[in-house]
Amino acid sequence: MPIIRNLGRAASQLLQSSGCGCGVSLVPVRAIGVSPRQVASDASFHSVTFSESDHPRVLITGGLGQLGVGLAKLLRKRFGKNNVILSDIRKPADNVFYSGPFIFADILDYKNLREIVVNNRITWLFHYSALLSAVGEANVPLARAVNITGLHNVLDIAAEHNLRLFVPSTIGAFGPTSPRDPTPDLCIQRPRTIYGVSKVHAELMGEYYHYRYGLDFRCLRYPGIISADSQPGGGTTDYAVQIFHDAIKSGKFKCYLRPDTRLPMMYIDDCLKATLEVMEAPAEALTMRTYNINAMSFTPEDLAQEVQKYVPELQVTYNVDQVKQAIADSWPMNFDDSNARRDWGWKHDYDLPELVTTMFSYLGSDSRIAQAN
Ligand SMILES: NC(=O)C1=CN([C@@H]2O[C@H](COP(=O)(O)OP(=O)(O)OC[C@H]3O[C@@H](n4cnc5c(N)ncnc54)[C@H](O)[C@@H]3O)[C@@H](O)[C@H]2O)C=CC1
Ligand SMILES: CC(=O)[C@H](N)C(=O)O
Repeated sequence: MPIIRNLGRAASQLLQSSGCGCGVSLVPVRAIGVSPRQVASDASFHSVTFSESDHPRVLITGGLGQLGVGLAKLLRKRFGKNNVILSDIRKPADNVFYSGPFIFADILDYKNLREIVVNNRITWLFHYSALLSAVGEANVPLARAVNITGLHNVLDIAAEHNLRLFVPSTIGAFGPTSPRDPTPDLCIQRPRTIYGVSKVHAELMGEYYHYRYGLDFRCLRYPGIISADSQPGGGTTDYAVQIFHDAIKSGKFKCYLRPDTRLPMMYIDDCLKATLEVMEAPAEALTMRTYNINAMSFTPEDLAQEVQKYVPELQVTYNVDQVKQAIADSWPMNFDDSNARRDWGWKHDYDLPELVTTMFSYLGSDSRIAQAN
């Protein structure tokens, strides 16, 4: 297939080019009973010996989505394979299951979650479970349960067991009355989606638990994240991943947003790097507990033009989805992340050209492998 051959060549050419710091006063404790349920006793990670002062013991919730597997890979490189437990309510693919500890964890099951934290001596928790913007609008009761009730469970367990807690927020935590170009850290936040409302709630609850109970809560507002080896889970920014797959597969892409819809975006490696960096930042460096992070900002038209440098035959048509368009029109066009850059040295590596080169380098070689088999 000529498209794929060109991709590999073009891509390789372009490629050359702790401390909490806050005394815990009172911890919100729910009715605590003895939990009879045990984590599988033959799980390999129970037998691991490690020095607690060396490495955190990490749990990732909602880890089988677009971002969790990549995060686990990064954290395992840093802290050791067996110190990072991936969890979700879905069944992991073989390669994920055999790459390190995996466990079932439903964040709506408070006792089960607490038991996992205790039995595995968890010290850091990355809370990734969520329903994203588009799927959240399609099922508001479930989004409310997972994104709000689930968060309450996680917050209480984190406070009770003195965990360092990371909860991602999003550009979706802003709304039509927020300044959109650029959007600063502190401004009006009146989102119009259940996803956005739940994320503002998460930011405020996490900060409240920090000041009230000394919880070491850390939060980054992510832009739309673009990745090659994982699929997005039902957001408004998903088009920016799909265009690469469709360009390679069929040379045709139908976009559900208007060509001029500008949104902040980021390559997954930058997103995960920022997540680790903010978790490792000394508490005294953090003047805030919730930071915007930014890398690039583009429209579907900008992205299509960049993709067409690799796939000149790509045909892009627009068939606007009113729900997703209304969401995108209420979100930031550009993100001001100067506080993150100042406080803990945030710096992105990927702008639009590097992002597109990297995506095609990854997907192009993948397609060639698939073809050869
Ligand atoms: N991917 C993106 O562009 C962005 C993501 N974020 C945030 O980052 C986090 C991770 O995002 P993605 O990986 O893209 O999400 P995703 O939608 O791909 O994955 C979410 C995961 O949560 C799991 N989940 C659902 N209900 C659950 C429950 N009751 N208990 C445990 N797990 C449950 C799902 O099975 C799924 O694997 C989310 O909190 C999201 O809001 C923020 C901004 C941008
Ligand atoms: C930006 C996000 O939070 C997510 N990708 C979505 O589009 O819902």
